[in-house]
Amino acid sequence: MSAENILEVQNVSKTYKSAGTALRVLSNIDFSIPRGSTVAITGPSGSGKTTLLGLCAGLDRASAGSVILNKVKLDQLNENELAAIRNNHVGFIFQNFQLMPTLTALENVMVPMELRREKNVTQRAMELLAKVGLSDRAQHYPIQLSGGEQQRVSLARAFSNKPDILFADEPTGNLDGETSEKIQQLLFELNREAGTTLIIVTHDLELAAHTSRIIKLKAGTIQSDLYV
Ligand SMILES: Nc1ncnc2c1ncn2[C@@H]1O[C@H](COP(=O)(O)OP(=O)(O)OP(=O)(O)O)[C@@H](O)[C@H]1O
Repeated sequence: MSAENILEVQNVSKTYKSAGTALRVLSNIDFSIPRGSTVAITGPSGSGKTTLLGLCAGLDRASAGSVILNKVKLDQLNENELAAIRNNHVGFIFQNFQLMPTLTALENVMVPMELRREKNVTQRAMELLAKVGLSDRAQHYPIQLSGGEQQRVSLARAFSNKPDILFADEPTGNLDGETSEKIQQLLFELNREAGTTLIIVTHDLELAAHTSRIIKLKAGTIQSDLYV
């Protein structure tokens, strides 16, 4: 593989089997992502976007084909090895934020750094909260924060382990227009600063237009792959 590519998806298919039936959700997907790029994955509901993101991020396994993340072929790894790759190289942002409800904003941001046994974790988490404008909400629990504020915490958490690649699944999907715009700006700002590769699943064409490449899925295949 090229040293330049942080992600290679090679002829990947995914079939879900349940109750004796098989549902083919992705068919022969093939693309490479150079390090540092920003890419949107778009397409109609049910076209396989979230499934593809899960395979690329090592959250799920392909039925056929290979995913190579940061030069490591994911298909041969066991669960612990996959978890280590995710913790060391990957950041996530989800539509429903997925913060831990029993931890404060500060503690949520500290988790990935603590898992990596890093130093000065509290100070660095506070710096990240300051960057997303939430210094004064550090001790608040997710339930005490608005949706936009929760997504700010999750942005701070996603960047806390200095990921090589960041996967965002509909990061603005649960937010109103104005909040969505602010989160979008913050996401690209933090991303520029960190030089992270960014892959965003979204229906939002305005958000997709901020990336440099748009891969459009249709019924589990790539319909178009455009550089914008
Ligand atoms: N665990 C599963 N078992 C069976 N079918 C599944 C599973 N996960 C997803 N699917 C099916 O796979 C197809 C693709 O789902 P996926 O969530 O990847 O699509 P999507 O493009 O992200 O859709 P949306 O935009 O609505 O989130 C859908 O038909 C879905 O029902």
